[in-house]
Amino acid sequence: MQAMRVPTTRRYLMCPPRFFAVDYVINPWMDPTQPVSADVAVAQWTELRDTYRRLGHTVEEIEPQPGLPDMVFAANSGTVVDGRVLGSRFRAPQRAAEAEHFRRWFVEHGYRDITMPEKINEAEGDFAWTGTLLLAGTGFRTDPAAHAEAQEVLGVPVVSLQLVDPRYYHLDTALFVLAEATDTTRAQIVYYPEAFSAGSRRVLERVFPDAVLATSEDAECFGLNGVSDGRNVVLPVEATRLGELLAARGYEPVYVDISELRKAGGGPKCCTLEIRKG
Ligand SMILES: CN(C)C(=N)NCCC[C@H](N)C(=O)O
Repeated sequence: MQAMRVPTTRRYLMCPPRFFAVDYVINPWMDPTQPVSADVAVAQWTELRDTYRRLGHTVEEIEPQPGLPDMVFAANSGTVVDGRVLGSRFRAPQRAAEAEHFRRWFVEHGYRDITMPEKINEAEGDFAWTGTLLLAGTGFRTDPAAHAEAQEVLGVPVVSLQLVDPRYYHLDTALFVLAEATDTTRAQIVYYPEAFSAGSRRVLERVFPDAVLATSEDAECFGLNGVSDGRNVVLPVEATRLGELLAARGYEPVYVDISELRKAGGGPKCCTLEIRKG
């Protein structure tokens, strides 16, 4: 019999892409010669925000800043577990200033336990919370030493995973958590195995023997950049194969068009920083 999937309400922080552009190249998806529209990006982002609200989630907004075209990708600017905030430190100088804007937002909104990392740390781009473990990607952006730093700051066990395909340069392009659980073995995840080293694949198979395995078709349309509340799974509109697979497991796919944001190498999850208050 199909498991009953139970959603839990979430709190997200998002940044409207009013200054969105593709002016530089820091991942293989970015091509500054292609036309990009900030208006289209704002319309798609607004639909994503409203989708979360329709699903009953709280969305807070941070003010975008001129000269920071990637600031829409809020997931790269903080990892929050039990109300503890670990900020970010970007690898690319073009994004470095985003970290301070987000730090200030947390201060101004009453968060007292905020740590800015010493190591390169692109936050939820490379960190995924399962309810008991912090899965942590490295290989392209986040420094492996940031994994130990996150464990120390957040006080949660970290499992390091090695990414090997430059198209899937952040963990959140290759894996996401479908359902958190307080029992490690019960958390549900979906991932694209080819994005990981052989050793990391063995780790994932061992810890998550029931994981949903995605294909290259799912990964190429940023299907692994989904956002799940335990039942509703927000996916790019092209990710129908993955959506059907998840529906057969009792999840509810909810599709959004993020094609404009994909030109900068981002999808729904990249736009969505989850605030876990604890
Ligand atoms: C889904 N991903 C990878 C994210 N978590 N963030 C998108 C960042 C895009 C930005 N141009 C960059 O390359 O940093």
